[in-house]
Amino acid sequence: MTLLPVADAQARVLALAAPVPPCEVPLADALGRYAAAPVVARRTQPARDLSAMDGYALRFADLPGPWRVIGESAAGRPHDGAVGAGEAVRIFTGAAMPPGTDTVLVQEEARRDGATLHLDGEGPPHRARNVRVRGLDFAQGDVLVPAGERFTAARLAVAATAGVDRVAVARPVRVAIAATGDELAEPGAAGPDDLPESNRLLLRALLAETGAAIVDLGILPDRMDALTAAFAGVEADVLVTTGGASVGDHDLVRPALEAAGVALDFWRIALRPGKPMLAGRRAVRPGGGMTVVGLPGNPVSAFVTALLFVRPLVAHLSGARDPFLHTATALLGEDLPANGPRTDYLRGAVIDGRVRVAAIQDSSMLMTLARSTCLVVRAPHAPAARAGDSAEILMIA
Ligand SMILES: Nc1nc2c(c(=O)[nH]1)N[C@H]1C(S)=C(S)[C@@H](COP(=O)(O)OP(=O)(O)OC[C@H]3O[C@@H](n4cnc5c(N)ncnc54)[C@H](O)[C@@H]3O)O[C@H]1N2
Ligand code: MOO
Repeated sequence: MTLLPVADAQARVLALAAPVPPCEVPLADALGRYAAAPVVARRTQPARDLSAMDGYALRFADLPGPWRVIGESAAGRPHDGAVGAGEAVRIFTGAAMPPGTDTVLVQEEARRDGATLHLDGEGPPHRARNVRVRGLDFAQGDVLVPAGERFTAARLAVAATAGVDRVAVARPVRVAIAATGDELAEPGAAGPDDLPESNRLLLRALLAETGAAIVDLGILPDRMDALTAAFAGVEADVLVTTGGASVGDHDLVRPALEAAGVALDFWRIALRPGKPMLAGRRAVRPGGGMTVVGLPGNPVSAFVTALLFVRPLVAHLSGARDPFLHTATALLGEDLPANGPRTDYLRGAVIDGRVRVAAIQDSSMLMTLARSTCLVVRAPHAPAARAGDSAEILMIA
């Protein structure tokens, strides 16, 4: 059986749905979300020439002085009036350059003798030294955050500096999450033979920064009627299930989704871990509908498929221009064998600039995931690699 390549599966998942409509939010609520419209500067920054240092504002042409100090300019309290030849103004970081001045002499290279100022050092080497000229950072009308880019801490600060207090972002994407499996119980209530359920928390944590609104469907049993009823009743943009996606007698998620009206787009992909993943869509009304992603139950498989498919899908629905993670390169710290037919994501860590992978890669082992800082990506049929070769990695911590 030829399995669907990962990149094709990723493209098909995104093609299942279009971004949700935008809304306006205060800047403080936009972290991690995507600009639905470009953020445009309402002001120029800095609005006028400012000093970058504590010292004296003067004319470069007057060097090497001496000067007569005629006043002071502090941040928020500028000096009144123009400054003439041979004159200087005491100035502080962030204060407006008085008209007529063009350069700042730092106080470490100056000596005051009453109102007289002397050069005491090399002095500024060129005009405009220690001056932040008007518009150095950005100008009114500049696009500060293009549509589709994510609001990071730095971008929020830039928007605030530009006088913007509300921005357009997609409304929160509603993501319903269900774990399936008769062996599962809530962590605090698990008996000796139960397995504490962890995939819902894993998914919730991976989606936390996207601003998604989580609809928790809890733990569903391995029963057709219960699964079908739960899936048919979901109101969300995305339904994510974990477990029951494989071929065992109790793997009922796929038939239950179909019974609940979900049209499957694909099932099983060329990915390790994560082969039994599925995706589909339930159309409820024109323009509406729900995208469904069924993840394997093994916790590491759920993590990898969530990283490669679920988070990018939620980012896409939230208006992201480029929703996928990008790989970096690192040098291998050890030899790796040739890969099989599936793209392999190996848990590893970059130590002293070299990436090392965990010896056992069983997809049930959460501790190896918790210890890892990256996944080493091995293409299908990649030949054996040697220590020192470069490898593609995805940073995960
Ligand atoms: N004969 C075959 N058997 C299996 C195949 C196959 O192709 N042929 N594929 C294997 C692969 S690969 C995977 S991955 C697993 C995935 O199977 P399911 O998606 O049906 O997952 P489950 O059987 O429900 O669970 C697998 C494993 O993970 C534990 N689990 C499930 N959900 C959770 C949860 N929410 N929190 C914590 N742990 C969970 C579950 O107890 C099982 O141990 O199938 C292989 N089999
Ligand atoms: O592909 Mo399964 O997801 O290895 O363990």
